[in-house]
Amino acid sequence: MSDAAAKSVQDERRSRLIRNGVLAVLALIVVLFPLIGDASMENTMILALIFAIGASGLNIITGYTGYLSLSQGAFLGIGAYVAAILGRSMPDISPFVWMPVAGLTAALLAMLLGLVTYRSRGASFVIITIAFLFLVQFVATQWVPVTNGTAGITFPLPTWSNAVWGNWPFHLVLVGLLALSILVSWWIRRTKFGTGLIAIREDEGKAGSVGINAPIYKLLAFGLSALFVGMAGTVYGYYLSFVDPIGMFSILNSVIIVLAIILGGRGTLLGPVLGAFILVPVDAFANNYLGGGNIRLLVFGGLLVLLVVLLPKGIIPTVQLLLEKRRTKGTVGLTGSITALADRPLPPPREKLAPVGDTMLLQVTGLEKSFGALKAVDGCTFGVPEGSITALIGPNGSGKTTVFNLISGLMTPDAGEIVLDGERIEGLAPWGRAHRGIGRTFQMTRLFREMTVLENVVAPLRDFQFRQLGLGAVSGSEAEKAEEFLEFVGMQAYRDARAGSLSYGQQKLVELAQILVLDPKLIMLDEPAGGINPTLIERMGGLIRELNDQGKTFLLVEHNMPFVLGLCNPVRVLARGQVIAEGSPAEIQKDPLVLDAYLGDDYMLENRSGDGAAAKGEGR
Ligand SMILES: Nc1ncnc2c1ncn2[C@@H]1O[C@H](COP(=O)(O)OP(=O)(O)OP(=O)(O)O)[C@@H](O)[C@H]1O
Repeated sequence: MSDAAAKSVQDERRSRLIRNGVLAVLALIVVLFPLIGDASMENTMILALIFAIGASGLNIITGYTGYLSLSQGAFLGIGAYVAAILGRSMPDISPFVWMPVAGLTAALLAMLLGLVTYRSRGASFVIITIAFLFLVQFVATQWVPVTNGTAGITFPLPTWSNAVWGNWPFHLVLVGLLALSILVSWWIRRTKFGTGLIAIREDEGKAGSVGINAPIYKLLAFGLSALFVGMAGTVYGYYLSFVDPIGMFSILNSVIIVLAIILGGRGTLLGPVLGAFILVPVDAFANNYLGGGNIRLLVFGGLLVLLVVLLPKGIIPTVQLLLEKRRTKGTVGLTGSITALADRPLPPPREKLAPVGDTMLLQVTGLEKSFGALKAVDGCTFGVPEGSITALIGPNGSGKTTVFNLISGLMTPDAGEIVLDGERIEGLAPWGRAHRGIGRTFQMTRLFREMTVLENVVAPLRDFQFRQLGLGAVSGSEAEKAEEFLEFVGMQAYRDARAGSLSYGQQKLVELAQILVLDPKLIMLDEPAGGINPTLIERMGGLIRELNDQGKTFLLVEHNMPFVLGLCNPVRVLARGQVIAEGSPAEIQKDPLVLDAYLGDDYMLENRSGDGAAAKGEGR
């Protein structure tokens, strides 16, 4: 190890030690806080713990999964109500006993909300979560026989001596819940479950296409995000000794929790907790010294605006970035490094293209897709022979990408059949098709930008099993394969780089490695040579040839004619959503229909070397 590298490892170890030391001291202060003996500060600490549990839970669905929810306050209230209702009929039992029931009820209702909002995202999702909060408040107000309506329910008095124990039991139970909640978040982030959630946040469509079963992931995330806040709700109600619909389902509770996440740092482990520990004292201050009521709304509204403008990433990510900059003094990164592909010899060009077999790995029949009045795909029928590199070419707007989307499941066909290896797949979800052997790349690369290159390549899943959720994110045979495929595409040196920091060409290579992890039967590449330099185009062709020699079947959409004609056989030509010609490159180049519909002037320009038989006008 060089001196510089050894120093960097030492620096990193030292800063980790300092960070852990600071965290241990802060944790100790929180645990022993009631020793301070100030009732008002103790009260603020208890509320801070409750909101920190809420924020840490919400971080799973908002920070990791990317769904901004304003219903977290509802689950706090639901937890309080469950304990209050059960406690009313069994007053001799300590309300603490109801915590697991409250947590599970909140988790189940959160999953129900997840089910209802399955297809919504962005603003519509936020609105539904607000509606859910008001709906729960409405039920609590109207369902009088159970909830006692607006009159609320009183909790039994604590069973311990207040003079001796004070608020210690509340405090310690909440500290335990917060510790559990942080532990679960930490565990999630290290598992395939966590990687799947982040993939959904980054690009849900893409996540499906690499085999991630988004609905199940999201349902579990919804459930887990409400579990601990539901339990904390019981403590909240017991601590306040009273629940009513107005106080328990105030939207301000949800707003504080969301703000805590934004302030501390979305998707970080401790950011939401830090945010809650800052905001709750601010709220207490606004309440005690600024007159409370609407002033609180002003304070939080103003804070939100300031945060978005000044600290869009939140405190922890901003501090991390500053520390990283200071530590590395801008010397980190691989900018300008070439991919290791440059050192590898190119496989020899093929003297003649491989002959086409009779067995079709993929058969598309009568595929149709309309967008309003536009029929983008209109009775498209073609096959991809097993072991071939088949090209799908056609003028801009002829429907190639739409056909790709229909085959990979990102769009549902209006009519038609798609058969992969003897099985009809047009009714399957994208992840189902990925599990059956379809791997695709996108015209504009769609890597998970906030993940590292390695995390991107291990994210794909070849099947779905519940036990796989708990496995380490970068572990098992996928991790080994990922390293192997990164080596194959020459991107091993970039394994720890953030995918969003790569050049476009590099992203294309990583996207290829990513789908190879699926061990697909059919590899579909949308413009693999588009937008990259000529050397990389040659290398990309080499990689495709190498994989094809190993038995992989390809379907390519590509505009670069020399690339297509030198690599692919057969070629299918699409125009106005229909296949108008099929055959070997030599046949296609002579087909008058094709020359008329597509090749024309472009082909003349791209085929300057003159080795093709086609020329504009030939066959007309
Ligand atoms: N989501 C969509 N909504 C509405 N129209 C769409 C949508 N996707 C594609 N289209 C339209 O369908 C037609 C076919 O588009 P598609 O992207 O499949 O063509 P393409 O052959 O891949 O084009 P290019 O070579 O330029 O990528 C175009 O007219 C396009 O505008």
